[in-house]
Amino acid sequence: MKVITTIQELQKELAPYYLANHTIGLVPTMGYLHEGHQILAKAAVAENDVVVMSDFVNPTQFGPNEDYEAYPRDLERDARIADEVGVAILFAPSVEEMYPHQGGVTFEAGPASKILCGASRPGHFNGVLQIVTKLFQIVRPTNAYFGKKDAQQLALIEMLVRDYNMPVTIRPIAIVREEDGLAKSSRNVFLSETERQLAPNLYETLQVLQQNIASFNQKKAIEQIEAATKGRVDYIELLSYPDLQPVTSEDTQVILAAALYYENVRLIDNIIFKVGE
Ligand SMILES: Nc1ncnc2c1ncn2[C@@H]1O[C@H](COP(=O)(O)OP(=O)(O)OP(=O)(O)O)[C@@H](O)[C@H]1O
Ligand SMILES: CC(C)(CO)[C@@H](O)C(=O)[O-]
Ligand code: BAL
Repeated sequence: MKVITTIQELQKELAPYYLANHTIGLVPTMGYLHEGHQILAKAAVAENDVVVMSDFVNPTQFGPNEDYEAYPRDLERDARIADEVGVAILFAPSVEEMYPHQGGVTFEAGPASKILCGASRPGHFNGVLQIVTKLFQIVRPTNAYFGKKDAQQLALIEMLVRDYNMPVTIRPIAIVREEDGLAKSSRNVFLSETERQLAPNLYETLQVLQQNIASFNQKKAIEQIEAATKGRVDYIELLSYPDLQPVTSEDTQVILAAALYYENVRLIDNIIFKVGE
């Protein structure tokens, strides 16, 4: 596997694949790889002639008081893991390489970017759509892989590709969990020991709420989650998926999505399901 840090070098490496009309899989990540990223990469390896994984903590999707500086990073370890699962190129550019110009064109995502995570992270999804668009332009992938853990991100990327006619197929991948149900996340390392023991109760409570979805009540749901996790709920919402609208009787697929604050970390989780199942 090659670790590449410049766009020019990356495109030189990919040139033979473009010429031969080979399929290119892209797995965008912010690094500090775990099994969730590995599953994305394995799916990409199974479905494409060559796989590029990007490893870049994107500053434009972090707010001024968020954890950009503290976000865990370990490129050497990432390179080992990516190599093991069959990634051909790990693209790990610097911030200067990705953003050499200031004050140019940026994105303003629509209303679906301002709810859920977007409400507590203003501008977050503008930054996500900006970097994902740049990666699509740079790599020109046939298929791009995203986890359902970040379900709002996935829905917005689907909208981006649809609204801008981008020639890429988005491949959504199911949430990978720890044995106790906690969704794998690079940020789980910020949980204290007690928080780590309580955090799986988020998913457990979501499952209970799903089972009683006909009587879903947001205020009660917040109380239930906070009692079970000892965290502070940022949001718990029931919406249609993937359009992220209030649920109507016609919606079959819905998302029950939550975000939870602990002392040094904010966790997200969700269940996407069909009403009546
Ligand atoms: N547990 C998981 N299951 C499936 N996909 C995941 C999981 N965790 C992350 N991903 C996916 O991996 C890709 C890269 O995510 P990212 O590098 O932000 O990792 P992360 O663990 O989600 O980080 P964090 O939770 O700290 O934001 C995204 O498409 C994300 O949805
Ligand atoms: C898609 C992404 C790599 C863009 O920085 C990031 O938001 C992530 O890791 O989910
Ligand atoms: N996985 C989403 C990236 C972020 O939290 O910024």
